[in-house]
Amino acid sequence: MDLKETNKEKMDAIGKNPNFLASVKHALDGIQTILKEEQNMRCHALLGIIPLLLAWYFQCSTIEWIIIIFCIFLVVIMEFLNTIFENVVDLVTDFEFHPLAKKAKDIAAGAVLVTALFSIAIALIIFLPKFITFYF
Ligand SMILES: Nc1ncnc2c1ncn2[C@@H]1O[C@H](COP(=O)(O)OP(=O)(O)OP(=O)(O)O)[C@@H](O)[C@H]1O
Repeated sequence: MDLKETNKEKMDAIGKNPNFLASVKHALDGIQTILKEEQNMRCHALLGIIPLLLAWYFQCSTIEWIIIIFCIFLVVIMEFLNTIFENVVDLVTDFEFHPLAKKAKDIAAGAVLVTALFSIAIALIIFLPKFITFYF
């Protein structure tokens, strides 16, 4: 039996999504898992509410709303990618220490941090002038 046939047999054993609805269900399971298992994701999701409330309070323009929502999604998506990397690294290393595993995880975490700092900078650009005009 060649490698291709062996791989096909393994894939058959895992099974493929029979239809679109099954794919959506698995995607929703993924979202549920990350919210349940990743404290950072819950933290980002909660913090994301603050700029939305501020945007509502200061009656932001449509373009400002779009930029704010885009920044929130960017951080959330980076957290998804970070979690994927962490899981794949744990799968490959089987939780054994490896300098490359540390490098990969630290870089993935760095990507989340850079995105979060970028979003904070955008929030300051949008909200700081509004705060100043509103309160002073
Ligand atoms: N297999 C490994 N080999 C070497 N270092 C590792 C390994 N796994 C994790 N580390 C180090 O430990 C840190 C914490 O790893 P862990 O998997 O707990 O991430 P985490 O705390 O869930 O990260 P995050 O806060 O980004 O969600 C990593 O950032 C990395 O520096």
